[in-house]
Amino acid sequence: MTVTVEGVRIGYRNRVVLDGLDLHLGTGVHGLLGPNGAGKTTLMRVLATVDRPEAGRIRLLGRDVADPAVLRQVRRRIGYLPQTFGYYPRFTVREFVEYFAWLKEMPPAGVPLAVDRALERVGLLDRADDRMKHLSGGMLRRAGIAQGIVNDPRLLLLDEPTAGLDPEQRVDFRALLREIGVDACVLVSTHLVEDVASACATVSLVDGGRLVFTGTPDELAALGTDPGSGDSPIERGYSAALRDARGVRR
Ligand SMILES: Nc1ncnc2c1ncn2[C@@H]1O[C@H](COP(=O)(O)OP(=O)(O)OP(=O)(O)O)[C@@H](O)[C@H]1O
Repeated sequence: MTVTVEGVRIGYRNRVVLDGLDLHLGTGVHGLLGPNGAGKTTLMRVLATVDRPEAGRIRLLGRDVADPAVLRQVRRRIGYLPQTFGYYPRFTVREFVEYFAWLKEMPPAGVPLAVDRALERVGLLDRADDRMKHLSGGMLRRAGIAQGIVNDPRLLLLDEPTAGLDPEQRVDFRALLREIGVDACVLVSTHLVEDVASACATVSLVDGGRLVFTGTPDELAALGTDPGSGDSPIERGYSAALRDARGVRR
């Protein structure tokens, strides 16, 4: 397993945000769905090792990241696109991606090629010398994806990566995800169920800081028997899974 999360708990002040969450992910593309405030971004941050849980166990790439020496090694093999990310506005796109290659401690000799390849994969190579502040919202997001993949990560965490992409770019992006997911573990948080339906092998649904469904997109869609609860099978399945989970919790 690339990701093993057991009983992870995290809270802010007196609010519990992840409530004893378990998650197991192997190679492939996995979708992470859930309503606003469900805890998706918090889970991503925990997996990216930027937030530390108060309780529970996390193994990434088969290793326990509680050990600082392991943590440093594992971080080199993680790619992470946060929901909102900062950048130096005067950096060129190439400098932005290079900077992350440096943070990931990539061997310097391989960096120029890796940066160009990452930019090419997100369709930004022709904008490599533009300054970050001159990019459109969708281009910025693609630059963010490029920094996430520059180190050829074993674990790629993408928090709402398709926000701001136009339909054509979304299609290209899903193809890229499928390509990366052949030999890496990719977790994609999204509100767009069509991203999940077309690009993800499995889908995990979080509600109230707990995992309430995990299975294939088809299995999620099969739960949706009420025609009034969504416009597509997977939307109906999503609503049904939430309803069932909330009914059980009451
Ligand atoms: N730094 C913080 N301080 C206090 N509360 C926080 C903090 N970060 C998140 N929360 C709270 O934790 C809960 C889960 O937030 P999180 O961002 O993980 O949800 P999400 O599922 O990603 O939501 P969305 O779909 O809206 O992005 C929310 O109630 C949020 O207000």
